[in-house]
Amino acid sequence: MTIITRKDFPEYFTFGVATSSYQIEGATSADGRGPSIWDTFCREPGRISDGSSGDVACDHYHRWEEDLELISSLGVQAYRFSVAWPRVQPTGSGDINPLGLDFYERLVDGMLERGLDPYLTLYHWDLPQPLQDVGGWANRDTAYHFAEYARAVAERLGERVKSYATLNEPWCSSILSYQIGEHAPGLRNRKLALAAAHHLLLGHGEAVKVLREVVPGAAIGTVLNLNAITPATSSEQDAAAARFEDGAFNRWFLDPLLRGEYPADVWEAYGDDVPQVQPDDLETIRQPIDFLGVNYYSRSVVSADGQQQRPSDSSYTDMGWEVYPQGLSDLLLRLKADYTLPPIYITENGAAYKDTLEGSAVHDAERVAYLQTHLAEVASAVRQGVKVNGYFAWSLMDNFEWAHGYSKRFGLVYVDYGDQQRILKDSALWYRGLAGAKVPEL
Ligand SMILES: N#[N+]C[C@@H]1[C@@H](O)[C@H](O)[C@@H](O)[C@@H]2O[C@H]12
Repeated sequence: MTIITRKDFPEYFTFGVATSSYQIEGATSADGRGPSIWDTFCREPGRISDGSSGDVACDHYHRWEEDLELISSLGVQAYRFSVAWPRVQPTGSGDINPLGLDFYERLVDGMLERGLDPYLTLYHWDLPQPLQDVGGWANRDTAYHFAEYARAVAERLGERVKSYATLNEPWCSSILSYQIGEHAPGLRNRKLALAAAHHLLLGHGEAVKVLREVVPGAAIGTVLNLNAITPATSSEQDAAAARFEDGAFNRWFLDPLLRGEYPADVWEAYGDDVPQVQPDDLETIRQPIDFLGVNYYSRSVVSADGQQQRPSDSSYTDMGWEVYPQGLSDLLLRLKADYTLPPIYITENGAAYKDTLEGSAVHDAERVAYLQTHLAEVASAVRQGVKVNGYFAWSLMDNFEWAHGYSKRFGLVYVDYGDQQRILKDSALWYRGLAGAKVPEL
């Protein structure tokens, strides 16, 4: 395994850690916060593997100062966090809740006081439930409500926030949530899912226009979960299956955002389920962005029979995902080859493993190896000319892992949910050695 050091990355490269509001904040009824679709989803029997919810999570809403000290101790330059829409606008439209904005203002100012650059995500899945009551993202109006919510956040926080990402992983907020049904609101309707995907993209475009007006000096972009997709064999059938999976998972979002068009091959395959697109929609969606956030975890090995292949010579994380670092450089080089790109940030990369507390230590060697090998691939892609400006480890700390509840630990920091103690894992110590290293004189 190649040993990487700070010298393997450009001087301007940003190292950070990432979280999201519903996964860490808790306090789901505090200070005027309204219900989100995840509060509802968690109460539906069988939806969450351990029957838990984000009601308490990591109690970050009350422990935010301790957590900012923790982040600062890791030597990182930036913190990627998300704003809970239902804290700011409890019904998703109309009245703004000043107490909700007060919390994020305290948080942002606390970051700045500690020399941390705030990287804000406006939407990381916690849609106000009243909007879902009238269709959620399948309702075009939600796109416009989202832009007004973006306005409220940007008007309060301004350019203290260095970077505004509109969405996190719209594929999850639409296909996984409205078609596959594993995430809130847990529907299983492809037509609704494709409408949701379109309105998420439209909301992104509308929000970019608002942010350009309110915070012209901030960096504005969005975050996609992208896979490296490989055919299981060299057969034409498997190659065709891989091309379609790439179209449905990657290009369905990349092409509208970066080219102002949907991929024709997949559009045709979707038949009558395709979304209603109004004449100016794609021009709105393809607003120029200052960065593209890429969340990468693993690759997909695709065969014509639709079965996900699991190469026997690979290792797998606790999520059952293949550890495939090369997929990250393959993906980045593919993006560079196929698209006119803004600078990229790896906005999420990390792994869940079964961590065990040994005294006050967690020796998570597998996670160190995962981070080390994936960061080596980022460095390789940078050497090959891909403009990657930063990397955010997922996640700062163990947290509510959506439908898996608290059964999956992704954190660099172990959370004892019994007493909310935070304990740095070996991976946090390793990451500090890299992220906190003095930038070499070039
Ligand atoms: N699962 N998993 C881990 C991780 C999830 O915890 C994040 O909230 C998402 O943005 C993305 O799916 C990745």
